[in-house]
Amino acid sequence: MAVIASAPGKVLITGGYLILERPNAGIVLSTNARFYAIVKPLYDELRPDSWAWSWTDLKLNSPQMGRETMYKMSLKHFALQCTSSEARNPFVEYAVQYAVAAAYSRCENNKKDLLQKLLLQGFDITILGSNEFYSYRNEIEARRLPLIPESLASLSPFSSITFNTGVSNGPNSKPEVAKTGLGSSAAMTTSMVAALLNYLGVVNLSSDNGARHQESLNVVHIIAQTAHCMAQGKVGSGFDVSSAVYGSHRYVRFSPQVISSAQNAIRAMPLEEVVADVLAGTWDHERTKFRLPPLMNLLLGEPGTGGSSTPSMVGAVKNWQKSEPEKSMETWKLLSEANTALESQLNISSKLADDHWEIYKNVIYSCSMYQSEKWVEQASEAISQEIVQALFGARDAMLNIRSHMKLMGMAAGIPIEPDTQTELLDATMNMCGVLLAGVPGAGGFDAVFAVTLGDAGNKLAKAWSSHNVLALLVSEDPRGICTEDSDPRTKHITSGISSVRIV
Ligand SMILES: Nc1ncnc2c1ncn2[C@@H]1O[C@H](COP(=O)(O)OP(=O)(O)OP(=O)(O)O)[C@@H](O)[C@H]1O
Ligand SMILES: C[C@@](O)(CCOP(=O)(O)O)CC(=O)O
Repeated sequence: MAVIASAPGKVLITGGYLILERPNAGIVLSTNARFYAIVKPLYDELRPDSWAWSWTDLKLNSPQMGRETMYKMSLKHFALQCTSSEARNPFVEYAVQYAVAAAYSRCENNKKDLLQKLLLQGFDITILGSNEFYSYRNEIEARRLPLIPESLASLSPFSSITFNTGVSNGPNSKPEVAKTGLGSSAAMTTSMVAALLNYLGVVNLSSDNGARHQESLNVVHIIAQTAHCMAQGKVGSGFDVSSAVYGSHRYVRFSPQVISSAQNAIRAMPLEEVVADVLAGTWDHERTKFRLPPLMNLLLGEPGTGGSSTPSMVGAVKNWQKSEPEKSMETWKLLSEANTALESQLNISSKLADDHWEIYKNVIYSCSMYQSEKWVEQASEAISQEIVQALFGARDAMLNIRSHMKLMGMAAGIPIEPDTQTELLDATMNMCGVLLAGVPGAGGFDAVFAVTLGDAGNKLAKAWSSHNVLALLVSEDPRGICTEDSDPRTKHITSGISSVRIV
């Protein structure tokens, strides 16, 4: 029986860099872009001599990369040996090793034979990422299609991925694949771990029991987070894995030492024990409920192609912190205040929507038709004035965030908000019904984001097109991990076309 799990991509709207240090928080929105992992047995029947095997087979299909990779996996220490000539995929490899080790470490004695049988049947794994994770500007331009979301919708689902040419190291380097910045590696690792743990009976993601479901999510989170850090060779803040598991929220990072047994003892300690250790560790990350206020929509626009490589940008900011401790501390303090201000203004808007829905709805729709300078005129009495005030509060906070992020980039010698993005974001924030706009996460040349009011997203997509910016088919979707009933490729072909809706 195949198990199919999916996990969403993310947009970090506040907290880039700061979120790397506790107790700074970041707001992460999960999106409709999803990564799918399909896990099934490679062999239906066990061969008669299989009881004596100490290894199993694993086939990894990544159709979008045109790769089919064969591995042998030791059932003693879970080492993977690649037996085909395809490029290796560390995210997938760590996800498999950690998930299988977790299955061993959690398996009750009376179920060990069943687990062994499942493992000996081998794994046939397929991974698929929604088109939204990847940049298709080159294809759209080559096909002479207009730079509008409808052109993206005309691509077949799970299209082939473009590889960046001239990939190098350094702060301005490009990543391996042309990406939009939605966190494909975190969503991929999380969907793989979720599907594998469910397949191996470690978790039950379909459970109706709330507490059991939550416990399953927590186990997936710990294994996916550890595997992702090991594959990346660094311990990031983890907001991307956290949102892939739990959906949109306000996030404060885990203390990095919780995965130290995985980092230090990988050779000395059996993987089963490493996994048991991280599962039993004190995971002190914080998750607080957060969603965009009603009638506010997330929109992403791709101004160029290829994206930026986050790890090298993080390295440059860390070097700057070391070389200019006082100045960097001051910038971080101002940034942290601005991040908190944006969060609280958005929470005030949500509360006003809850308490005064009719007035809120009218004000938001009225403002959606005008540039911000005309918003004050849309508010005649006290509550509507409060609503407009919260909108301005959010805008001002975003302008502060942008200016400090830009200065931080200049000081660290990296393009966090490069001038081309500044021009685009200023123009975007001056358009009708645009609440705010910024560079998500680490910034750079990934897609930019905007939050629009009411139906203003449609107009913004058209305006972006005339600025040579491609609006993506991405919106906020607060859901985290899900199990799926069927292979996403068999879903009706028109589902892509119906998703042209922007807001
Ligand atoms: N469809 C896929 N099949 C196989 N591997 C993939 C697929 N999509 C992404 N990957 C792997 O994930 C890597 C991308 O990870 P990376 O951390 O650079 O980007 P990202 O997670 O999208 O980053 P960001 O958070 O900045 O968006 C690729 O280099 C590739 O190894
Ligand atoms: C710079 C950083 O804070 C955010 C990176 O975000 P993104 O991958 O660019 O969305 C790094 C991290 O949180 O791990």
